[in-house]
Amino acid sequence: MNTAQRSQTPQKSQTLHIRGLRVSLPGTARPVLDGVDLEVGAGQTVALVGESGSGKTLTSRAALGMLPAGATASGVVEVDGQDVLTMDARALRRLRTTTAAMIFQDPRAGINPVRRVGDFLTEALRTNGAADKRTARKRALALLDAVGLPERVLRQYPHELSGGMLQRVMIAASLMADPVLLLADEPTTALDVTTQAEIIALLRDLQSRFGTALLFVTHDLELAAVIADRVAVMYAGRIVETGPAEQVFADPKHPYTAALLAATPRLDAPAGRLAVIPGRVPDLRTEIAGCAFAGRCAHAVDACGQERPETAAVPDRSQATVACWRSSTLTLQGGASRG
Ligand SMILES: Nc1ncnc2c1ncn2[C@@H]1O[C@H](COP(=O)(O)OP(=O)(O)OP(=O)(O)O)[C@@H](O)[C@H]1O
Repeated sequence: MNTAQRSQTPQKSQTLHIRGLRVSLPGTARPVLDGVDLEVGAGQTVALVGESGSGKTLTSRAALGMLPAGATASGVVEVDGQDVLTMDARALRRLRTTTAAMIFQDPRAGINPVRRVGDFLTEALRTNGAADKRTARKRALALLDAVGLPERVLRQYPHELSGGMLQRVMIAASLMADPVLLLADEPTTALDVTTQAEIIALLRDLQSRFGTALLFVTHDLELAAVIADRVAVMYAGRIVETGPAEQVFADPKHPYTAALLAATPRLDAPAGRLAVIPGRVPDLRTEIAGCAFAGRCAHAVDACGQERPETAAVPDRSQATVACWRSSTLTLQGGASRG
């Protein structure tokens, strides 16, 4: 681990810097990502939250240059100062094996079932030429230990491990090359609640020990509140609110954030009182003139449906933004006990 080395390096830029990212897919009336701005600072954890279909996965995959076939992209995507959208195949491979790594929802989908865990863990370092067999094995052992797994796992096959153990293996694998950025896309959704909590605690611990920046994609606001320093709320392909997680959850500035908080099931809520946000995320086959949330927003006025709100700084809040015409005049309900 070279955290010390890293901290001596001047921070020229954010670890992940996305500015004005537009991604269009064939057969859609509007871009699926419609001007995304997102920053993840060195060593920071940012939760990217929003309903299904808002574009969270596409945004995190864009950070590794992994866009769907036929997609066209414009804007800026930089990881550790490297321009991802203009990278050739070789540079992209390097980016994905050394600078950044992704942890997926289903660990079984990302691992070859007929290879031993040890080979899986050491493979990338060895084929990269970044380490010889012995060094790679030593690193694999150290990381297995860091994720709380015993040495024997190196000799085991994926089917011999539980889902939680396998997700620990995937987390160890993601750290093998000492990346500056981890992208975790709903990494605990496939796990039971207890294992979920363990994996979240592990990610928090590793993230602070290794100093890796983390973009944590989730639709679960409770999880976001537990893990994140900062939060970015996404709706219909755009970031509508950002800020320190605690402040955003306690005092949301965008009606969509407030609606998400109100719709989040709570342990102390009476059974059956599970709210949902009325309406749906607008279909990609429709164009949107003004604010994409206007049709579902309890606070919308005529102007909201006509002109798209600019992203503006939230007064008196550190590095916080909101894209809502009405935010300065609204008092919204937060989730005070969260975070
Ligand atoms: N390969 C693809 N081809 C066509 N449409 C796609 C493709 N990938 C994503 N989309 C569409 O892009 C939109 C955003 O998808 P994305 O998976 O990024 O959303 P999400 O916020 O991560 O949702 P979820 O939580 O369900 O994963 C959705 O409407 C989805 O149907």
